[in-house]
Amino acid sequence: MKVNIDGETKTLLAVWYENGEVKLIDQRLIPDKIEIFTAKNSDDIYYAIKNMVVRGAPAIGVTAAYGLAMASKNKENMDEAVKRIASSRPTAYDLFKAIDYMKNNKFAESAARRYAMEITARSKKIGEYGNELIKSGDKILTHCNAGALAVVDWGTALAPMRIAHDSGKNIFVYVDETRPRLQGARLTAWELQQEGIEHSIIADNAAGYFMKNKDVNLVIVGADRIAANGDFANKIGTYEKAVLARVNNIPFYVAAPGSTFDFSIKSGDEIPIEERDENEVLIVNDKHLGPAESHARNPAFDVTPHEYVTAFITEYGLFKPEELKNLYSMIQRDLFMR
Ligand SMILES: CSC[C@H]1O[C@H](OP(=O)(O)O)[C@H](O)[C@@H]1O
Repeated sequence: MKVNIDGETKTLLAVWYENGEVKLIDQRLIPDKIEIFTAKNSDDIYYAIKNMVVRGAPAIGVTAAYGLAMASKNKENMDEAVKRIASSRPTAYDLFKAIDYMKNNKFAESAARRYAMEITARSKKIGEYGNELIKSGDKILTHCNAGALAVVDWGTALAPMRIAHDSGKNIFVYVDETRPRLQGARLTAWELQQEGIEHSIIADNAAGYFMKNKDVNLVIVGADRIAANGDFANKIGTYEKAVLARVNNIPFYVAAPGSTFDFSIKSGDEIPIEERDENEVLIVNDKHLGPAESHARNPAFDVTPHEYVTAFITEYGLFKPEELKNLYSMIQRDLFMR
């Protein structure tokens, strides 16, 4: 992704592998500053994923792939390295897909590079297919960050918007701020600003207002894990956006690569939902919200039933929930996905 840093345009990736170390844009600091976090072992990789230095399902997978290649090169105990990285976050399926890929390819550096390249190329395909759904003048609502920062480059939900904009379509994006970690206000708004794509940050509670006022033409979100029937987990607050879109007859699309589909589970009931530290909800700008004695609940994801999904945008094309069997056969024939 093209990034303007102190007046200089640089090309940056969310994660890369350099001189046997894993480099990550520290997403906790965006938009205030761009700093690179360097991971030198599997403990650093665990820390980076757990603490959301890097976040977003495909980016977590690529980080795990590079991290395991690095661990193997450093002659770490690989059973322990795999276990440690696999325990970092439970919901994003790409993490486990990447670990299996690296196990099947002897934790080779070349395999990690191929994994990253495949994920990046596939996210661009998602953009190309998703662009076909966007007309000039469309106003699009998105939730959380499913941009280049959540992948390596391009993104999933943001990839169609990038390609539509680059092809000259006039689009506008409503960006849900996405409490509590504000991936929308901080990361998606920053990516769109870097790309020159018009947008407005809105409170999470305002999405229904704009949908009811017929000010949203379509919704595109990312995903962290998609079950065989099309139920999917995504950032907390996605479910209510899907319900609001249905009530207001607005198309609701889910953009995700094949690596996010978990065909081993029948429905969303089987998706593990990460519950994060309550202080992510309670503390804002180092200030405790509400009474000191109050506690908080902090589920990081929710599950949206497949009935609310118009279609999935993948690197294989568009699929309605009832067509996922066709996607499954295409993925089974895809050597990269084996
Ligand atoms: C392209 S996957 C992005 C996906 O991941 C985010 O969760 P988190 O920021 O906690 O890793 C969110 O669910 C996004 O839709």
